Amino acid sequence: MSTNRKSIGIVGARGHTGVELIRLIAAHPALELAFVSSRELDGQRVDAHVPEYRGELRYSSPAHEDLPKLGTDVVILALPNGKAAACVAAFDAAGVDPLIVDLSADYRFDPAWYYGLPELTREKWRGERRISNPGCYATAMQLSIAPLKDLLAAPPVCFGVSGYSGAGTTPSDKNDPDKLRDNLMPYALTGHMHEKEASFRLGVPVEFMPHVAPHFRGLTVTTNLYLARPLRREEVLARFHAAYGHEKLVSVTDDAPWVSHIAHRHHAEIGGFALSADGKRVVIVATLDNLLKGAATQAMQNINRAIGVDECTAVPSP
Ligand SMILES: NC(=O)C1=CN([C@@H]2O[C@H](COP(=O)(O)OP(=O)(O)OC[C@H]3O[C@@H](n4cnc5c(N)ncnc54)[C@H](OP(=O)(O)O)[C@@H]3O)[C@@H](O)[C@H]2O)C=CC1
Ligand SMILES: CC(=O)N[C@@H](CCC(=O)OP(=O)(O)O)C(=O)O
Repeated sequence: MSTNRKSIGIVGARGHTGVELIRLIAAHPALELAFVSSRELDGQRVDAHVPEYRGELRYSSPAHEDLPKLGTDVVILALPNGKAAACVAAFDAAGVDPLIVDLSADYRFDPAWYYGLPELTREKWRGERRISNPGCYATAMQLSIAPLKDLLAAPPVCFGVSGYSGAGTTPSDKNDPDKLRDNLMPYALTGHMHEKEASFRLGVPVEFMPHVAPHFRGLTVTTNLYLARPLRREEVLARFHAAYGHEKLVSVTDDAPWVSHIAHRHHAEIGGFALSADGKRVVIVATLDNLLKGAATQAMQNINRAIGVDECTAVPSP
């Protein structure tokens, strides 16, 4: 392994987000993939599953307590919710302190972990070596609401529709193509984790109603916001351009974005900005690829920042 690159490992690399992370790391000039764990693919060549990876690495299945012995500079946890703590505890017990980025919801409310939604929180990073990556819908909701947060007259109401890759690979109704065919499946209509996450992180209550649809990847969040005073459309747009005009991975569009255009792309799109006649209600539409800006790309932004390279290193341009 060349010494000028940081070594990186992925725990839970068989999953949808793990595959995207392998692709991003394979093209990264400052990172070298050192291990990828999967119990199911243990022993198989990585390039047989992710052709973008060129190298000899094979999946492995280390026990949690053996992860610190692998000695990587960076560890990404891409496990289902509730599984990260055992890995984190293994590093703590061994006194080994790599940069850890957790994709699950497990540390999103933990003040000891930096919450990495770069466009909204990058100024708050204080060199933490533990980074909690935001949820996919929670990213879209926060990006949609933050520029108008000071003007809210009521909790924003967010209608979300995700492709079924959002439900991971463990079989369930929400990732069963037969049950999803010609269907739109509502779930967790109050109290979804991302409702709590967006409310907690924005500091205002947010109401969220998720649905899963028959497409594979990409999500839409349509947000209804009641405003405390009337705004003109140009004023709303000016706020979004001021917030995101300089951002490579957030595009502000005039029209409402379509989810079919965002699959496989690394940025979020925010548009629509439909105002009611009295100017006190605005509807905003955000799309992003749940596996990219909603997960792997956002993790890469966070890792890049933490290892001291440009935040968009190895992230293809929108
Ligand atoms: N999918 C999405 O759109 C998004 C997902 N996330 C979060 O990212 C994380 C990963 O998601 P995703 O890639 O979709 O998940 P998947 O279900 O697709 O993959 C999970 C991975 O974890 C491994 N795994 C499963 N159960 C266990 C276990 N009990 N112990 C150890 N390893 C296990 C699986 O491999 P194996 O069984 O072979 O070991 C697999 O590699 C989740 O926490 C999810 O909530 C965040 C944002 C968006
Ligand atoms: C369609 C679907 O099921 N989507 C997932 C969100 C995926 C995600 O961001 O997950 P975490 O917050 O768990 O990391 C869900 O609603 O739970």
